[in-house]
Amino acid sequence: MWCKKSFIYKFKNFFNLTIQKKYSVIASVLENANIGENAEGWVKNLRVQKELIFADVNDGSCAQKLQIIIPKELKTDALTYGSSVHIRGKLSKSPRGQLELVAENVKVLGPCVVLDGYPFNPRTTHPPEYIRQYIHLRSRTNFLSSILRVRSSVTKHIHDFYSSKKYLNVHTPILTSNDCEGAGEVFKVQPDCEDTIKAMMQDGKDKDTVYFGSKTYLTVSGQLHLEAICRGMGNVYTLGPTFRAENARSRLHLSEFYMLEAELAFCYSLEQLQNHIEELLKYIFIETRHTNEADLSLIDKENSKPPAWLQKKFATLTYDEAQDILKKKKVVNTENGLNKEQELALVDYCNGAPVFIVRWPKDLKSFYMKECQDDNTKVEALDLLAPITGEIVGGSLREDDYDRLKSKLPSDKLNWYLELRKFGNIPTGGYGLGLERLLQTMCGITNIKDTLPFPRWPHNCSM
Ligand SMILES: NC(=O)C[C@H](N)C(=O)O
Repeated sequence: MWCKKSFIYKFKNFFNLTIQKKYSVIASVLENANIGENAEGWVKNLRVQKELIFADVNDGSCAQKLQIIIPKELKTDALTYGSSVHIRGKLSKSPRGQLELVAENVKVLGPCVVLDGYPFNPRTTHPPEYIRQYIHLRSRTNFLSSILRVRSSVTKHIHDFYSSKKYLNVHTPILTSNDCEGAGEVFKVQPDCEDTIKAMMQDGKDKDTVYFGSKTYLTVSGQLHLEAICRGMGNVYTLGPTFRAENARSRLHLSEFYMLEAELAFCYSLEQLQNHIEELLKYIFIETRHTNEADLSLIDKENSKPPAWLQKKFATLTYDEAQDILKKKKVVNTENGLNKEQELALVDYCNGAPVFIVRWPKDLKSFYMKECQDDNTKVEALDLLAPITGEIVGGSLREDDYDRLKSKLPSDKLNWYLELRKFGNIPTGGYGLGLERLLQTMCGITNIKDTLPFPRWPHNCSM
């Protein structure tokens, strides 16, 4: 008996073993490993017995490890936990039906001298805050590698979702002269090259504007650019880095994060926008459970079951209703809007399920949001609140009345944005979804700094 070619192909990339022969193996075993005679990867665990050594090797492509049986005579001192290895051997089935590789040759490619300061060991479950101290070595841990695999899959599912709906994927600029949200939390960009500055200063510019002719920032949102494309080509989305110069070091803030933003053409109601966001979120959750089940459980055992809310429709509360609920629950706030405690209290009120908060007071939201027709103190805005993070999505219908938008425009520099309403304008609505917060909610990750390989936050950008 031997495996069908298509079957081998399907699992080829699960584990980086070279396929040289066809073996009779059980399907459930093959699901987590490829077949072959050569294994390359890192030793995740080593158990030395009288005659044999058992090494669990992982190559980073999946959560599962391949057990390697090493006859004692092949052991070298360099073969330790954490070392990288190339092993040649014969695949066989263990008495428990698991695929394992019986080594014939063991080559240690990169020794790992544990006593020389290697911070991880296989007998300890290191807490995330400990692992975070070793940003450059974090990908050696099961915890972070599972998260990075989930992140990679989520990105793929996002693109699949929009692609199936024929949305155009565009790259909005990172350098921009607008502060879309108007909150002033921007990073300024200037050249740091004496020759360029000297040459360009002769034009009589100041340092801030010498290069582009106007103050330039790292983008806080691609929305305004997306709106420009949407008004010429229909549905669009972008997934890219965004930057916020907030002095925030909380478990929910980063100076650089990835935001998924979409703009829906011919969007006439907030409900239309809400249905689309709900469909997107459920799609990503369900697909990721299929592709990364083992990773999700490894990150947090609680993830072994899908969240009950995946089967239900998300609740919707108006901002005023939400305030009434919070008053009754005595979760009050001295500032305007909702603080984190209140957001999470509202999720709790909805039995731990995501909930839309709609129809926000105009003065709490940005200039581009459409006024509610029946109440000009409110705008057609939504926040989606989710477990663990609170706000995960922010969106709105866009103001499409030229004069009203003109009266609210924060700066002449946005005249181009106003002009979009002049030529073949259409009603649109859009949203931004924080990728890292989505991962927090999906995986049960308390600290946002554990959702990406190289987090940036105040005083932390040293590599
Ligand atoms: N595209 C969006 O609607 C996101 C919004 N500009 C924000 O940054 O929250």
